[in-house]
Formats: sequence, C-alpha cells, structure tokens
Amino acid sequence: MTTLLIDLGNTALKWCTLDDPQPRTVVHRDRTDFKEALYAEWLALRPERVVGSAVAAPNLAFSMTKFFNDHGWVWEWLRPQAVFRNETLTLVNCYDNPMRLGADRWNAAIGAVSASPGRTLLVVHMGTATTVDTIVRESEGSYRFEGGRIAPGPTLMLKGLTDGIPTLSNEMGVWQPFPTATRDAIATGIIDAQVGLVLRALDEAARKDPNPLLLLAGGAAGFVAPHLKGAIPELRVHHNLVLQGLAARAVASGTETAT
Ligand SMILES: Nc1ncnc2c1ncn2[C@@H]1O[C@H](COP(=O)(O)OP(=O)(O)OP(=O)(O)O)[C@@H](O)[C@H]1O
Ligand SMILES: CC(C)(CO)[C@@H](O)C(=O)NCCC(=O)O
Repeated sequence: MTTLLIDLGNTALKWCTLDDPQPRTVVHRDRTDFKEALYAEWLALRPERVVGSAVAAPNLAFSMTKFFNDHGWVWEWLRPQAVFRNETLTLVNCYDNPMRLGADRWNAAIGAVSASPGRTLLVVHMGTATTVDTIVRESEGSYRFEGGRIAPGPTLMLKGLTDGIPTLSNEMGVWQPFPTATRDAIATGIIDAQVGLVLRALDEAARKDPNPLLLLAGGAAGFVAPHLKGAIPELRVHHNLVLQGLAARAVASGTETAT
C-alpha cells in the first residue's frame, strides 16, 4: 500500500511516500498553476492513504482534501498531540495548550528525535518563519518538547524592513564585520539576528543539558549556516524533518497515543 506524505508549509509544499523518502518540492506561494501536474503525479502513484501536515494555505489544503475524497483515498492532516509514543520513543508536548503548537513544529520534532535519538536537540527551521525549538532528552527513549522561539525568517525580515522603511533598498549584500554599504548592513543585521536567536536558545537549552545537538533545516538554512558553524561546531543541516515525523506517525498509527 502506498502512503503519500505531504508537508504543506508557508511557502513550499514537500511530499514523498513512505517507501520512497526522497522529497519533491513545489513552491506554492502566489501560484496555483502547479496543481494539475502535481495531482497527475499523485494519481500515478495510486496511494491508498495520505498523511499530511498543514500550517498554511487553507484553500490549497481544502482543494487537496477534496481531491483525495474524489479518489477515495483515506487522508489525515496530523495535528499536534499532548504525547507521541511509538515503540522506541515518547515525546511529551509541554506547550501550555499542546494543540496550539504548529503542526509543522510538532511533526518536525518527532522527525528530529527519530533521526537523531539519544540527544537533547535544538531544532531550527529557517523558512518563511524561523523557529527554534528545544527537545530535552530525559532518559532512554523519553523526551520533552520544552518550547521554542518564533521569529521572521531572513526573507521576511528583509520584507518587514523595506515595507516599513520604503527608502531602504531591498538588496541583500553579504555579511561583514563592519558593513559600510546599505545592502551589507542589512544582510549582516539579518544574519546576526538569526544567529543571535539560535545562540540565545542554545544557551538556555544548555542549562537543561550541557551537550545539545543543533539540527538546522529550511529554505534559508544555507544562508545562515556558515555563520553558525564557527560558534557551534556540532551543527547538522538536516532537511525534511516534517516528512520524517509524518513517516514516524504514519507507521505508528494505531499504537501512538493521540490525546
Ligand atoms: N538562499 C536563500 N537565502 C535566504 N532565504 C532563502 C533562501 N532560499 C530560500 N529562502 C527562503 O526560505 C523560505 C522557504 O523556506 P522553506 O523551503 O523551508 O519553506 P517552507 O517549508 O514552506 O517553510 P515555511 O513553512 O517556514 O515557509 C522562503 O521565505 C525563501 O525566501
Ligand atoms: C510558527 C509557524 C508559522 C512556523 O511555520 C507555524 O508553526 C505556526 O503557525 N504555529 C502556530 C503557533 C505556534 O506554534 O505557537
């Protein structure tokens, strides 16, 4: 049986199947012309089940759900949970209201612990938004999603700056220790803001566990990673954590604790 996994993010839609985890990406923002080709690809796979995570584009999610119904595919948009449990791990969601946590952050947390077990993790997703989430390892196989930070991603920071101050040029330059041109001043400000956000969270995580591992993902990860590497030697760029989390949940269905 083919299971289709779908990560519907703010900018991009990523998908794969349970048997073939190689992800395909479609940038959906401001576009609708991709649907026909995408649906044709999915039809060719003849999935019987669809497991997704959606935080954006409700109209697109609705249209996809209708498409799944039309073809009799069983579908689930997986929401956050109070606890995820499978054969090897238990992850507790410490959000005040666990259901208010973004589905992408929760599914990525499950993907992160599945991919890098045995460690306290700082999971950083630099996409439209930057999120920095701490997952503490409590004991063998037992983890807590302790909470995290949400900030604009680099592109949104640039947009916020130039929307608010139209006289500024919206060019991104390069990082400089002492920027002497506007575009470099903006690039340096944005990169340092992203780096600072991660380092602050890492400091706090290190109070809970002295040796956290940083996992970095998202479309803007490559833009910031070189500036984090000096400060954080143990940094792994690890994309598609949401899809990995969906795979873990799809496999665990029936045994996981859905609360
Ligand atoms: N080289 C780059 N430098 C800076 N930003 C980039 C770069 N490449 C992509 N981005 C930004 O990354 C974002 C897309 O990230 P991603 O592919 O993680 O999308 P996503 O999965 O939809 O994530 P999100 O749900 O946060 O949007 C866009 O805002 C895009 O402008
Ligand atoms: C923060 C974003 C936008 C990141 O994609 C998403 O996870 C979301 O809409 N979250 C809901 C709010 C929260 O996680 O607290």
